[in-house]
Amino acid sequence: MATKLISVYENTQKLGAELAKNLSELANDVLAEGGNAVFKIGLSGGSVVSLLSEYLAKVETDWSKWRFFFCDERLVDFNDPESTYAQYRDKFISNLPISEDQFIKINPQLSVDEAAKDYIQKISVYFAPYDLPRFDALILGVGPDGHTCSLFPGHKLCEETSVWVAPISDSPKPPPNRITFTFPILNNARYCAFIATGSSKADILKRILKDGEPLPANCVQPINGSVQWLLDEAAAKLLQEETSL
Ligand SMILES: O=C1O[C@H](COP(=O)(O)O)[C@@H](O)[C@H](O)[C@H]1O
Repeated sequence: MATKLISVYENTQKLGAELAKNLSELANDVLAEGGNAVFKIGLSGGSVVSLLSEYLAKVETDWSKWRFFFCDERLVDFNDPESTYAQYRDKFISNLPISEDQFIKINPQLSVDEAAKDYIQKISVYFAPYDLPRFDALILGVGPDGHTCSLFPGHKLCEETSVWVAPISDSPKPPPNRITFTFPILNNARYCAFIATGSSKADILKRILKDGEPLPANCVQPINGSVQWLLDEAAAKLLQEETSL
């Protein structure tokens, strides 16, 4: 059963500081195992990129042992501004003592089907053979329709259970061609952090967290892990019984 926590912060500075603290504690815990241990974190695109780039820069950790994966990625060239990797390269890598090699990237030259298969192979190297990957942390966003990763409401990929990473060629949000983690891998993670800031997220957060609508973001419930919703006050304004931190 997933542990679910909703945390509301006065502003994005406090939210960012808390996220950075949580991730550094988790990473340092994983890395304390020694040997070849690496901290495996899945990233999302969209609005979380800037927040992570600003606040993770303050984390004290052995950065050389972090490995960055993509919870979803748009199948476009790395020079295209729609590329999530490109956004991390330009905002995040340039701000932290890390290198491009620490990012496990898709191959945007492949077809969308091949890119998903190729990404499964690339991920597999970091986990025990045949096991469903268990990420240490996943950073997730939520769209105004309740999508997370590239799992959109009503789309057949929400029912996918046989592959960890799936292709999608009809994404309702452009660009249409993407690859995405599916629920089996999301729900096998140790810690999932949803980040939502600003009043434009208020309606969808009410539908998800107050009304309990079965939208994709609400289906992230790690079997043996935790999910934390980190919200600022503007995003949480339609929720009741929230705790301001
Ligand atoms: O297209 C995407 O959208 C979601 C939500 O993005 P946001 O800008 O509304 O926060 C994001 O989590 C996902 O990674 C991305 O591909």
